[in-house]
Amino acid sequence: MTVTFPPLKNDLLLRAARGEETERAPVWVMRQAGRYLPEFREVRTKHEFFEICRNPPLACEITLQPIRRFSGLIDAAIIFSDILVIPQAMGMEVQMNPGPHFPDPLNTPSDIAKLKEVVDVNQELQYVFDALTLTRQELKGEVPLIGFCGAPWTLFSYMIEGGGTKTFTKSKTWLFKYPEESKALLMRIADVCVNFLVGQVKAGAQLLQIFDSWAGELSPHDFASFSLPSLKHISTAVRSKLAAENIPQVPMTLFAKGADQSLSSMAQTSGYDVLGIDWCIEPVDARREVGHTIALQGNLDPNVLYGGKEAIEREVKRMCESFRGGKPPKGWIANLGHGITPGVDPEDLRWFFQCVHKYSASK
Ligand SMILES: Cc1c2[nH]c(c1CCC(=O)O)Cc1[nH]c(c(CCC(=O)O)c1C)Cc1[nH]c(c(CCC(=O)O)c1C)Cc1[nH]c(c(C)c1CCC(=O)O)C2
Repeated sequence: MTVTFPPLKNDLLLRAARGEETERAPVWVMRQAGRYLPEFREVRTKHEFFEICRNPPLACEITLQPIRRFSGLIDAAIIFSDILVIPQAMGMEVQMNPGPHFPDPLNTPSDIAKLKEVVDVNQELQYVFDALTLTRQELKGEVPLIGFCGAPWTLFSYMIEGGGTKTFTKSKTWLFKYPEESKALLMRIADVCVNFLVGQVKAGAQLLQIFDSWAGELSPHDFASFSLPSLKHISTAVRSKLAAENIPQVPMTLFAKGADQSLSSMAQTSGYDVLGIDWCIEPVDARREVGHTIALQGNLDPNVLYGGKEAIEREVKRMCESFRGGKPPKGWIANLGHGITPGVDPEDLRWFFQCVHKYSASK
């Protein structure tokens, strides 16, 4: 049975993702439904993090919080969930206290036997699909809905490190000591990502973003050997599965944080429609690296939001000039270069949106 959804009233994001010129840049921010919002913190006093992820009405409510608060200023919703639902679906326990913690991480390749042999995403992650379908209905076509997942390398490092890390010693030990087992595990994670992403499109996601938050921890050579093949597999397999089931394609965004050195190879070979960039590269340089056949997303340093209204306006103006070069915006989705952080005043984020509207407009 195909579900029908309300018609979309704001397609700026989808047009920019397809590389088209837009009257102004569409804008949203990573982690826009999160702890900087008092209405989010209020829900969190009553519910655990993963409890919210698994409860479609609550996940929907939180997804809509920034859409309501910034109505008319924000051009996309991103479903409230987490990248770590995939390790959970593969059979690992993940706690959030307050950062992610895996009580029983993968120490050596023999631990791979602890993972579920077959992962049925419809069984394990149906709650995400239900949250997407409900949210797409509740959005009433106001803005498109983004689905997402973590990239294999980023998930692999969490599953092995057992949580956050500054050194990546354990996950890199795997890459260099057990390269073949590592590649096999990365591809196994990628296969779960593929089925999860296809399921998200069927459930109502209108654009998919893959978060490779730890891409920048790898040398360009190791990114090409270990991360990129699994990312390519995801873009290729998602598209072919959607085509095989006669489901319309959706744009796909790859955010490989810190992988600026690999931008041109990602543009040429990754198979994504949009590349996310962080603030460590100037937009004009990123555009030169990737050419004109792919869209870009980014890239204000999230910490600029702590600098007050004057700094925000100045830096947004600079970002817009660097992306546009005096022309109308084309193939550019404005965003931060990483997620918004808990201490930001929501009114400063509103000002960021207003400045993007003002300085990205073609005139
Ligand atoms: C690495 C990563 C994670 N999760 C995610 C990433 C990739 C993006 C990135 O690099 O920031 C992705 C993510 N996590 C969350 C979303 C929701 C959608 C959105 O608004 O962007 C998305 C897209 C909610 C969340 N995920 C988490 C929170 C805060 C937890 C809380 O409510 O206590 C939220 C709102 C928890 C989480 N989840 C994760 C960490 C490291 C943490 C704790 C520290 C932190 O918040 O930065 C793993």
